[in-house]
Amino acid sequence: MLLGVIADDFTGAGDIANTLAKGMPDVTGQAGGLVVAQYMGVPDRQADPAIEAGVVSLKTRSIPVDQAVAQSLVALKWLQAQGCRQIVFKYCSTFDSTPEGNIGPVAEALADALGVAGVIACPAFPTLGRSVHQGHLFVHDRPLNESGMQNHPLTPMRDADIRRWLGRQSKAPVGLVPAAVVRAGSEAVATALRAAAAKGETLAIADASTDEDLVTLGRAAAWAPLITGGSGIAIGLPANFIRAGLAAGTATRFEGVTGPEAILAGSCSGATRDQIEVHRRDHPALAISVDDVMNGITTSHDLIGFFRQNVGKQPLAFSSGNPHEVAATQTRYGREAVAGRLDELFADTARQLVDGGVRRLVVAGGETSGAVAQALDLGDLRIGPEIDSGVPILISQKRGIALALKSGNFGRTSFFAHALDALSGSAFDRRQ
Ligand SMILES: Nc1ncnc2c1ncn2[C@@H]1O[C@H](COP(=O)(O)OP(=O)(O)O)[C@@H](O)[C@H]1O
Ligand SMILES: O=C(O)[C@@H](O)C(=O)COP(=O)(O)O
Repeated sequence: MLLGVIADDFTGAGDIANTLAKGMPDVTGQAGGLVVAQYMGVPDRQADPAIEAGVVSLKTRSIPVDQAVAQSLVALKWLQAQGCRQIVFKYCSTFDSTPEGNIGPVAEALADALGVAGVIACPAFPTLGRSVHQGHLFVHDRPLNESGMQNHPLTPMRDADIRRWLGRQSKAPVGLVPAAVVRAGSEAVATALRAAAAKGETLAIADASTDEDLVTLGRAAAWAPLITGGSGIAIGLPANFIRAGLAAGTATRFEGVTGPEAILAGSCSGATRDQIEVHRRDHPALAISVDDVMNGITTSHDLIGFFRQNVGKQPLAFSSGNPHEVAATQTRYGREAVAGRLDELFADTARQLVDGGVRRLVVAGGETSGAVAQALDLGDLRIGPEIDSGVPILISQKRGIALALKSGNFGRTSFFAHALDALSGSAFDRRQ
């Protein structure tokens, strides 16, 4: 294995696995991507030697800092044992974190373990409108704290100055590689990162607003032991390995999976709520009352009944609420208690669905997807074609199922129906 990724949630893991598998021939001039596997947690076995990039999916974005650090270091050890020359710490393109962490503490712990400083931190994902200017993160034309992310149920983002935000989470000062340096090319970036390290800056926010900027950063960090960022930071990385003759693109085919289907949504993000509204117009949809879940009135048994009655009709069960509803529910029961009970509900439901024959499963929400995937004993996942930007088809050969794990804010408005069609799709061609 050449490249190892430690991802702080499961949808984010799929997002970067997709980027690595796809490669970016148009901007790198180098065809193809890497042969990628996504692992559910840290595997207890050696990786298949054919795998060039391994993505370890953790669920560390919203857990206590010390646990996030400890789990990330275990993942690092495993990836090093597989021979990885480069490690990417993948976090959210909207920098989802609290003032305490977990991005800063995990990134600094990985940097300490690898003995490096002047490490790139860049969440930019231009395809989906996430760009970094002078250390400030924008979502399209809005600063992060006005993008809707200020209302996130677990990690409300109330400061667009991510250099300052990361500084609150970090022991060392945080540096900046501004756009002017990035535009000057990869040598200039490498020089700036060396200067950051010399100043004692373990991490340095790098500006990026185009894929070309990300390729420049990827070139600058070609042989860096550690890089951190959103999936965009991986755009230029496959080309480094292919150019050096260490990896070669290989074609794989995805034949599609047929059989019963289900859609579960626990994301309260704007895009997911729009997708729910569109889907429920002409498909069966079950709105889960969080009060009923918290009071033991609604259980997985009710959800299973709903899905059984609606096989073949693309049924959707969702807990998602608007910011006002989320705030009211959290005030009544507590943020962690609600998230924990909903995670449990979705995980139990998914386990029974797959045991009962569901073969195509779509899940919306990073935490929700993490809970579901951990419950399913999926084995290693192979990466199929991209359904929508940042969301690949994931194939579990062990369970004979295909999944779409959708980040809250990703996907077209008709995503749910589109994803189920893609999972059952006719053959796709992909270089992997
Ligand atoms: N109606 C609701 N009220 C409060 N919290 C909710 C509600 N529905 C879902 N949640 C919780 O909100 C969180 C959404 O996070 P996540 O699944 O990561 O979605 P996203 O990808 O949009 O961030 C989860 O912890 C989920 O359990
Ligand atoms: O980087 C991104 O935006 C995604 O890969 C991601 O991590 C999204 O997280 P969720 O919105 O919690 O799914």
